[in-house]
Amino acid sequence: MTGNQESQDYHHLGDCDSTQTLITCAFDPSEKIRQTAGITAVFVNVERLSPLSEREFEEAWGVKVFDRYSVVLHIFRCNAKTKEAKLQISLAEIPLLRSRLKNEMANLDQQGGGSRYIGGSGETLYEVQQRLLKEREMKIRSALEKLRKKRHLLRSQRKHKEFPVVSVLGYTNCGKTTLIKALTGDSGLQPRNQLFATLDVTVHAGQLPNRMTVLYVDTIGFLSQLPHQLIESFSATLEDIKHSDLLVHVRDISHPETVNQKVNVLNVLKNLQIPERLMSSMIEVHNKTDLIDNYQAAEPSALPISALEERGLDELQRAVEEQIVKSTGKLILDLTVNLSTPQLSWLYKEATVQDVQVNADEGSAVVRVIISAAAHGRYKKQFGER
Ligand SMILES: Nc1nc2c(ncn2[C@@H]2O[C@H](COP(=O)(O)OP(=O)(O)OP(=O)(O)O)[C@@H](O)[C@H]2O)c(=O)[nH]1
Ligand SMILES: [Mg+2]
Repeated sequence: MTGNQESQDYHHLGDCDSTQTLITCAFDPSEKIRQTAGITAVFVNVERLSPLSEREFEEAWGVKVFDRYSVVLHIFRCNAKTKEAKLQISLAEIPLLRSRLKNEMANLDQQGGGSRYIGGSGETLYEVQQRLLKEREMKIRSALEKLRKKRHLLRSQRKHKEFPVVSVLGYTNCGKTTLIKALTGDSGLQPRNQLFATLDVTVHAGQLPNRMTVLYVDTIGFLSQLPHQLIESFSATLEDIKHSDLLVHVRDISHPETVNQKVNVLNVLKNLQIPERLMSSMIEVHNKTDLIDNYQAAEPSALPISALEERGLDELQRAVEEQIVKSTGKLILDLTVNLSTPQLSWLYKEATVQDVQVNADEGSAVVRVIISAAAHGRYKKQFGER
C-alpha cells in the first residue's frame, strides 16, 4: 500500500461510507491490520488486483479488500442518478464480472466441474456464463447508443437556438458544480464534498453581463490513474466538451496536489482530441482562494476566484464574454430601428438585445444587439442596411 494525498481522498465516500479506516505503509501490513481495532476494509492503491490476490488478501486479513477500480465503481454506483450513468456503471462492471468468473471456473476445474458440458447444449458451464455476460454487454451497449443519439439531438437543438455552450471541467471535487451554481443561481445544483458528486453532464443557463444567455455544462470530474475501462465507459459523457464554444478549467488551488491535477486534466483533454481552438482559448480558473492568505497565481492569465464566497465572478464572466464573442463570431452592433416596423420585435426574437435608446420625436430607437453574422445578413435583407 502507498500513502499519498490521493489515497486520502478516497475517504470521501459520502453516504456510502464503507471503508472507514485507512492504513498507509510501505511494508507488509498484515500485522498492523490484524492488530488495529475497527478496520472494516482495506484499500490497496493499485489500478486492479487480480481476483486471486484479492481473495488471498481477504483471507489473510479477514476484511474486505478494495482496489482503485472497485472503489471508484462503488462511488459511481452510489452517485449515479440517471439511466445513462447507471448503464455506464453496469458496463464498467462487466470486466470485473468476467475476471471473477474466470477465477471461479479455475477453482471449479480443480474440482473437475467448470469445463464439463451441460445438458445436450454442447456448451460448458463457463461458456454459457461467458455468453450470458456477452449478451448483457451487447444489451447495455445498445441502450447506451440509443441514449447517445438522443443527446446528439438535444445538442443540435441547442445549436439551433444559438446559445453558446461553456463547458466547465476539472479534477473531481475542485468546485465545478459550486461555480455553476454561483454563476446561474440554479438552486437545483448540489455541490458535495466527495469524489464524483456529479456523474451526469447537465446544462444550466446563465446570463453574461452583456445579457447574452450562455449554457454552462457541468461535467464529470477527472481523477488520475482512473481505471482505463472506467474512463472508456464515461468518455462518452465527456465528448460533449468537444462541441462547446468555450472551456473553463477549474482548479482547486488549495489542494496539495493541484499541479499534478492540472497535468492530469490536460492529459485527458489531449486524449479526447479536443480541437486546438478550444484548447488555446480555455480559461483557467483558480478556485478556493478563500482558503489561502493573499493568494497570488503563478500563471498570470489565470483568474483567482472563490466559488463558495462568490468572489472574482465578475472578472470571470467578463473573460467568458470576451472569449464567447470571439469564438462564436457574434457581432455587437448599434442598429437604428424604425419603431413603426417589426424591426425591434424581430431583433428580440433573433438576437440578444442589450440596450434600447428611444428617440420619441423621430419614432426610432438605437438598439445595441449581439447578433450572429447569419442573423445580421437576414436582418439586412428584410429591413435594409442601417
Ligand atoms: N472553501 C471553498 N470550498 C469550495 C469552493 N468551491 C467549492 N468548494 C467546496 O468543494 C467541495 C466540492 O465542490 P463541488 O462543486 O461539488 O465540486 P465538483 O468539482 O463539482 O466535484 P465533482 O462533481 O465530484 O467532480 C464542496 O464541499 C464545496 O463546498 C470555494 O471556493 N472555497
Ligand atoms: Mg460536480
